[in-house]
Amino acid sequence: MNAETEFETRCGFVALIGAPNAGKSTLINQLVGAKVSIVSRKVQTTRSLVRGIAIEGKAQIIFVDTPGIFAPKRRLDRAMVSSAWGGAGDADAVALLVDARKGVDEEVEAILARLGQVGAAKILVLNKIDTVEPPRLLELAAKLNAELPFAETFMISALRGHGVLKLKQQLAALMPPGPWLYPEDQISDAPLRSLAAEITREKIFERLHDELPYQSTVETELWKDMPDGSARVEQTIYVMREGHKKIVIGEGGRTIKAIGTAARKEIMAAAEQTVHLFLFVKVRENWPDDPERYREMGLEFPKN
Ligand SMILES: Nc1nc2c(ncn2[C@@H]2O[C@H](COP(=O)(O)OP(=O)(O)OP(=O)(O)O)[C@@H](O)[C@H]2O)c(=O)[nH]1
Repeated sequence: MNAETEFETRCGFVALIGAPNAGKSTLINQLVGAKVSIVSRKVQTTRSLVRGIAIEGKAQIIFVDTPGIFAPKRRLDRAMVSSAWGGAGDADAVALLVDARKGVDEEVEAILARLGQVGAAKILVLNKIDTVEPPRLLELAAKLNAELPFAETFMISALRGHGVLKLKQQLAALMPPGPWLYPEDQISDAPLRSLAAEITREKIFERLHDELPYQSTVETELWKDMPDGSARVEQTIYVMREGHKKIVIGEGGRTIKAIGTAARKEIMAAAEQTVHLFLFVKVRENWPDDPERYREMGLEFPKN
């Protein structure tokens, strides 16, 4: 009996690779049909590997949402990049997402060079087709395929959902036969704690777009289920400077209150229980170079 007949189901991993802002989080949310990965206009928001799990027919597709791959400078950035490539190497398929409006730039070139060495099936996905004319799309597809032969090319709008189902069906067909690794109703294996931290981080970004650099992080320090069915959740927002702390707190605590209210609503919806959220702001100047933080984020501490 061969593997094809032994299992009726399929199950595998798809690594989503792309430059920052290519639309990876948006696509994963579309594919999974639920909010599992934060989406932001700010570059480089994805800090940890968040998996979304999609079901298509008899296939379970586990998406690895890789941190944006870009030229790393600081240690934290390098850790993110090596973690992303590690994910690609283990996957059954790699989907390269390219912002069609931006086209091929240095970042995409760098990704192509490394992608050539990855053994998994490679799929090209041109995203944001709602923003460009068809001739440019065809030109871009030809150019990229000339640089690296892709098994298939898709053209989608992750934002509008165009072409997403076809992509999902094709990815499902690429998954190896095997039993499902997750129960059917599970959409993400990101623990609730880290999902809650991502939600709060998103709320900070929404409010403090330009005032706060992305060097801030949120940690869920406590998630305690109470006897009445509610949860007490304590989170610390770490910033790098005293001045940033003032910005996050805002005048008379107004900003942090707004962040907390918005985050609490969304965390409650994700947890399906009443949540009492307590936010703290702390200055931790050197957090991007602290190995402990890497492990918490599921990243490897870079050796060099
Ligand atoms: N017009 C248009 N915008 C899109 C599309 N897909 C994503 N976007 C926008 O592109 C921006 C970046 O999307 P994200 O999903 O956060 O990108 P990402 O690749 O996950 O970004 P990082 O986490 O920084 O690596 C957001 O403003 C999205 O709304 C699309 O199909 N069309």
